[in-house]
Amino acid sequence: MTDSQSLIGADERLVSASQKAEVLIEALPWLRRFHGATVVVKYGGNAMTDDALKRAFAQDMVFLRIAGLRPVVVHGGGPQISAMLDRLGLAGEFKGGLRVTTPEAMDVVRMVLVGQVSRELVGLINAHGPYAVGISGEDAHLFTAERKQATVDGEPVDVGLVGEVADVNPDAVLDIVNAGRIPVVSTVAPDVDGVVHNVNADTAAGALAAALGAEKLVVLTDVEGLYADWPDRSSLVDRITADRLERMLPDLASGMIPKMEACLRAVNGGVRRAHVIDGRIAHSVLLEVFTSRGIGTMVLPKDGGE
Ligand SMILES: Nc1ncnc2c1ncn2[C@@H]1O[C@H](COP(=O)(O)OP(=O)(O)O)[C@@H](O)[C@H]1O
Ligand SMILES: CC(=O)N[C@@H](CCC(=O)OP(=O)(O)O)C(=O)O
Repeated sequence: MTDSQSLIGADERLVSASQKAEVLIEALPWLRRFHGATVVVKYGGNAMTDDALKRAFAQDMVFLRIAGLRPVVVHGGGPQISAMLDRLGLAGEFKGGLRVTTPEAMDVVRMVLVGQVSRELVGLINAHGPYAVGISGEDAHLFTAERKQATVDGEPVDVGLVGEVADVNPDAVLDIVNAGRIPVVSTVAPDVDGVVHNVNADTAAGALAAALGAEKLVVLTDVEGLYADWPDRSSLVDRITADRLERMLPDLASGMIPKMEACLRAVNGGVRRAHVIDGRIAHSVLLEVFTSRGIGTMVLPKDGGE
């Protein structure tokens, strides 16, 4: 190696070191601002397909916790439920974005969400230390469901054991958070008679974020965020107020409807910011929380919040 080559190498190392330092310093105001803040993170089944991404997600939850935030994970698992229904020869069907849930399908939904997806996420987080505790909407009255109908072409349609969140008792989640641990919530929920219902995970995350008075709701999915003119990729919305989003809601296509309704429920219920971000990017949660530009779509309260 010549002297000039080793000098160039040294220059590059210096530039790279100072870029790394800049990234850390950019995080400083956000670390300060969000210290002690509760952040509800909804991890959608479509963003869970890759093992490396799942491990990165688990690292992010531990990062938030060690950085002094209070992360609460609400997981989905739609594709995983569909795969298991197929394996069992039970045909699945969606109406108005909701899974038609027969009593047999409900057994599978519960088995996959509580027994498979939750266990896997809990295990990935706990590879870093004794942090994650799995909990379902059935535990300690966390969620009480009310039967929900789908809307197809403006008409109500019966979709079986599908629930809306009628009530949230967040005490058990708070017990886990206050013990310094990370709750991992599965969204099956009993109605007042104890009949278990299938609750869309976006819906449950929005309701829980509001009940906890969370600082943020972050919804991970498999697109960059909300597109005003889906599927035109140049129409990504970077921020939107609740009143504008309410006006947009009737024109949205099915996957985005529960997500945007969840964001609205959260910000209308006192959550300061709700975000839909791209779960296909490794460490997307850290990029959202700890960088100045953030990523994806940010939903603000009607008045724009402070
Ligand atoms: N306006 C829109 N902006 C972004 N995505 C949209 C929009 N309308 C419909 N979608 C669809 O919503 C999907 C995300 O919802 P969904 O498939 O339920 O994901 P998840 O499993 O993460 O909950 C996207 O992949 C996209 O196909
Ligand atoms: C009623 C209803 O549709 N429930 C969803 C629950 C899982 C979920 O919401 O998972 P994602 O977040 O991965 O979509 C379902 O059965 O697929």
